[in-house]
Amino acid sequence: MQGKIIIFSAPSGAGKTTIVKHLLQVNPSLSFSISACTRDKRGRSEENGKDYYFMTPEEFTEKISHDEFVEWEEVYEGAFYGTLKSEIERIWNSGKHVILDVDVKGGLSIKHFYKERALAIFVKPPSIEELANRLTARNTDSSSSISSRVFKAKFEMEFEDQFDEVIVNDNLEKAFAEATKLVDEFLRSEPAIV
Ligand SMILES: Nc1ncnc2c1ncn2[C@@H]1O[C@H](COP(=O)(O)OP(=O)(O)OP(=O)(O)O)[C@@H](O)[C@H]1O
Ligand SMILES: Nc1nc2c(ncn2[C@@H]2O[C@H](COP(=O)(O)O)[C@@H](O)[C@H]2O)c(=O)[nH]1
Repeated sequence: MQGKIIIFSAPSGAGKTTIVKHLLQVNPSLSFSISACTRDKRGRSEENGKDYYFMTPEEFTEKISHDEFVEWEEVYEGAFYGTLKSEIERIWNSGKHVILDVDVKGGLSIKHFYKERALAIFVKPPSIEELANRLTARNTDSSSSISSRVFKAKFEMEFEDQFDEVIVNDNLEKAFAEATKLVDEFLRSEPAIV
């Protein structure tokens, strides 16, 4: 089997993590690509090697210099996130397809890198107001972090046309159904010649 890669990108708070977690539950052929990042762990709710590979900025920079990332971005000021080539290979070598959620620029970079082997899905919030409400209700970020995520979202919404597919996440059950259908169809399609 040739492994494929499913990319979910969206402004923060649009619901990509929620959709990806659902897909991982219903489709055992998928495995989540754990990103590297330099932000602090969120208390006891996050684990190194499960949610992220948490790194110092020095460790992250060293990996950049050794060309170990498919892509990396300074997603928020001072917080670097990146997709490791070794992580993608680890999953493909285990016989599974990769699924990941990354920011909008990162998602387009991964699509560009893996081309036909990748499906890039943009998750669109019903509105910027609803996005801000969801981030506030999630209660994981400070008000200044929420403000910068909402500010960035307005810019990121301009990139939806560059993705293979767009899912409007106004209703979670509908979004789950659309995502499941798109992913199943893509995984069933002829393997790309690379
Ligand atoms: N359709 C929906 N209606 C209402 N709430 C939703 C919906 N989809 C997701 N949520 C909620 O909105 C919040 C943000 O969702 P989620 O964490 O999945 O977003 P995200 O795009 O992954 O954000 P980030 O990029 O910051 O990780 C969560 O609390 C989630 O439960
Ligand atoms: N470009 C990349 N973006 C990534 C990667 N891993 C996660 N992310 C995105 O960062 C933000 C913030 O996440 P949070 O856990 O601090 O809330 C979110 O939009 C993620 O999708 C990556 O490897 N590359």
